[in-house]
Amino acid sequence: MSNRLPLIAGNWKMNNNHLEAIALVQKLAFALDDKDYDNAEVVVLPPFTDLRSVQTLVDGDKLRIGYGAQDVSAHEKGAYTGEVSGSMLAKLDCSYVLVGHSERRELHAEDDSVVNTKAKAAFANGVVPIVCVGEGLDVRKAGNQVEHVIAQIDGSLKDITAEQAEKLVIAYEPVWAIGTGEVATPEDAQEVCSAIRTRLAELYSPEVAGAVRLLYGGSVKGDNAGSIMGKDDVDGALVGGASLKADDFVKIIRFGDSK
Ligand SMILES: O=C(CO)COP(=O)(O)O
Repeated sequence: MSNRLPLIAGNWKMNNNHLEAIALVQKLAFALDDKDYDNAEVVVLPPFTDLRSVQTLVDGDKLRIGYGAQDVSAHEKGAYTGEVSGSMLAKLDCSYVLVGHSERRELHAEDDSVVNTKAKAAFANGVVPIVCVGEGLDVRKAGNQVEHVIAQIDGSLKDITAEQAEKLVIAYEPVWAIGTGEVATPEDAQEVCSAIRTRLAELYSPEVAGAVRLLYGGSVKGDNAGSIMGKDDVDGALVGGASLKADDFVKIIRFGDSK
């Protein structure tokens, strides 16, 4: 039994305009009660264009729903067309930001060095990075998932201090499970999350490793969330498709008390 509060984060990806975002967050708030929030930290990660609307709703109705962004610039400010800086996210009271999601790593050529710079940019502005790691099908078939993920951890966390690492969230998202319905088994998730926690203890200390929340992501649904999040080293879920429907997301959130 860990004392880490489970974190259930919904990565909306490129879905929901700012009006749809307001409607979805309102539906979530209506469905959840204090017991749910006591058992799990609930966070939504909408597109950039929705953040101000979500902030206004959360602040106005004093909702116990956190929010954040799906990406952040590696730069503080300047001639970086289309990018959004960590300070801009902080100004919108974003608590978290995804860095290194596989869809960014693959589609925008973001390697561990870029992910590392983005994680530092987030921390520099008081926004907690959710560092995403995970192997492709070829690596999984070769049985090298642990080695692959640990190499991503080493590269993505370079020069991140112990004080920063304690606040960190890491999401293990096997690429072959994202959007495919091919969810990893609880044992798959535990194997890799346990290896990540062991590596964190080597890089920092057992205390720091014990503080970091490790999420699983990849086809998490209401009918598989409980078994995965019940594993010792899995502290929550990073949810894609199932976070777009309030009822589905609430089912997953309620497994947060399976710890
Ligand atoms: O990429 C994901 C969350 O970041 C997972 O997406 P799915 O839950 O749709 O597989």
